[in-house]
Amino acid sequence: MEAGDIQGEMLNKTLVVSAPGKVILHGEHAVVHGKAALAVALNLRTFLRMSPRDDGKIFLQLPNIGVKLWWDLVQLQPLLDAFPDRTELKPPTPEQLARLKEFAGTADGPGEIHDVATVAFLYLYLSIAAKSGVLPSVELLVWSELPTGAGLGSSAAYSVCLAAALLSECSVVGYPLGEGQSLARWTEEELDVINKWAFQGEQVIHGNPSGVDNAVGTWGGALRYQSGKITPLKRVPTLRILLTNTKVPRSTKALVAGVREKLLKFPAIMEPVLISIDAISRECEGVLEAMADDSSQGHYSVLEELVDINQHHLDVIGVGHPALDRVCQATAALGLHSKLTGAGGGGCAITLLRPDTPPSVVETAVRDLSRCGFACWETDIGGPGVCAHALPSLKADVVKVLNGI
Ligand SMILES: Nc1ncnc2c1ncn2[C@@H]1O[C@H](COP(=O)(O)OP(=O)(O)OP(=O)(O)O)[C@@H](O)[C@H]1O
Ligand SMILES: C[C@@](O)(CCO)CC(=O)[O-]
Ligand SMILES: [Mg+2]
Repeated sequence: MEAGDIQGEMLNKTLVVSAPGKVILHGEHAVVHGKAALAVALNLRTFLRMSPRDDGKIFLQLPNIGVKLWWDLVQLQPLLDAFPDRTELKPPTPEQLARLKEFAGTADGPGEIHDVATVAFLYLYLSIAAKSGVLPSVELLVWSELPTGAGLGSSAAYSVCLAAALLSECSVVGYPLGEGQSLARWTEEELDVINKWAFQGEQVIHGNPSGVDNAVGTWGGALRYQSGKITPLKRVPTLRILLTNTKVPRSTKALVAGVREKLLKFPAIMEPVLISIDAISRECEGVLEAMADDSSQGHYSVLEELVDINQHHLDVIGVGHPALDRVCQATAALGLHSKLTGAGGGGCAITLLRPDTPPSVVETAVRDLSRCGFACWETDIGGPGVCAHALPSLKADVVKVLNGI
C-alpha cells in the first residue's frame, strides 16, 4: 500500500474516547496461567483525542510520560511490509518489535517507558492500517488520570483507547457518537473487536498478558476472567476500597516473567499456590453473590481473610515488596485488611473497608500511609468501559489537557 493509496474509508473527524483503569480483587498472576481472576473498573480513566491532519504527518503526544513525536506517512509506509494483513490476529513477532524499536530510534532515547508506549502505538497503527487499507494522517494525544505503571491497568487503558480510536478512524468499527450526543458506546460485537486489538497492544507492552486488564478497560463493570472467557459479575455489592500507591516503580512485564521462571523452577511448589489463588477468586465470587441478598457482617470477615491469604500467596510467588508490607502492617494496626493489586513488586495495594468502617479509621489510615510517602484515597469502582465522548461534555481539567493547554 502506498501512503497516498487509500483503499479503505476514513472517518476524518475529531474523536474523543476514554477507557477505565482497573483493580484486581483476586487472581493477578495466576490468571496468566489459566486461573480465574476477579476485576473491577476504576473511576480513573485514560482519555484520547485524535484529529485528522491534511499534511501527511502523524503526531503522537503522551504528556504523562513526556513523549512528543511526529513522523511523515512516507516514512511509515515501508514498515507495512512487516504487517501482512492477516484475518486472524497473531501475537507481535520479535522481528516486528525490533523493527519498530529501531524505527522509533528509541534505543538511545529516554528509556523503557517511552520506548514501550511508542512501539505499542506504532504496532497498533500499522497493523490496523494493514487490515483496513487506511493510513490516516492524524494527531493523537493520550492522557491519563491513572498513575502509569502502578498496577491499575494504565497500559490496558492506553491500548484500549488506541484500539478504539484507530479502528473507528479506519472504519473497522463504527464511531458511535451521534450529533448532539455527549457520550456513546460501541455495540457488543464492536467491543469484542476493540478488546482483541487492545490485547495486541498489551502483548507489546507486557510480553505475555492474560487479557484481564484490557477486558475490564473495554467492558467496564466487574467481571470474572479466565483463559479469555469474560463473565460479567451482575450482582456485586457496593464495595468500599481504599487504594494506596506506594510509588515504588515496577514493570508488569518483568514481574510476569519472574513468576514464570519460579513456576518453571519449582513447579510442584508453585502450581499449588496458583491453584489456591484460583480457589480464592471462586470463593470471593460466591461471597460477593451471597452479599447481594444478605448484607450481614459475617461476609466481610470472609472477604478480609481471603485478602490476607492471597497477599501471603503473592509474596510466595515473588511479587511482594517491603513497601507493600508496610501498607499491610499500617492498615492491620487499624483492623483493616490489604493486599497488592495488579502485578505487585511495588505499585498499588487495596484495603477493604466495611460499609460501617468509621470515617475516623479511614482518616487515620490515610494519614499513616501518607506519612510513609504513599498516595492514598478511597475510590469508586464498577464504572463504564470504553466510551466515545463529545469533548465539551468532559470535565474542564480533562478538556484542557486534551486541547494541549
Ligand atoms: N497514559 C499513558 N501514556 C503513555 N504510555 C502509557 C500510559 N499509561 C501506560 N502507558 C504505558 O504502559 C506502561 C506501564 O504498563 P505496566 O503494565 O507496567 O503498568 P500498569 O498497566 O499501570 O500496571 P498493571 O499492568 O499491573 O495493571 C508504561 O511504561 C507506558 O509505556
Ligand atoms: C499480573 C497480571 O496478572 C495483572 C496485571 O494487572 C498480568 C496479566 O494478567 O496480564
Ligand atoms: Mg499493565
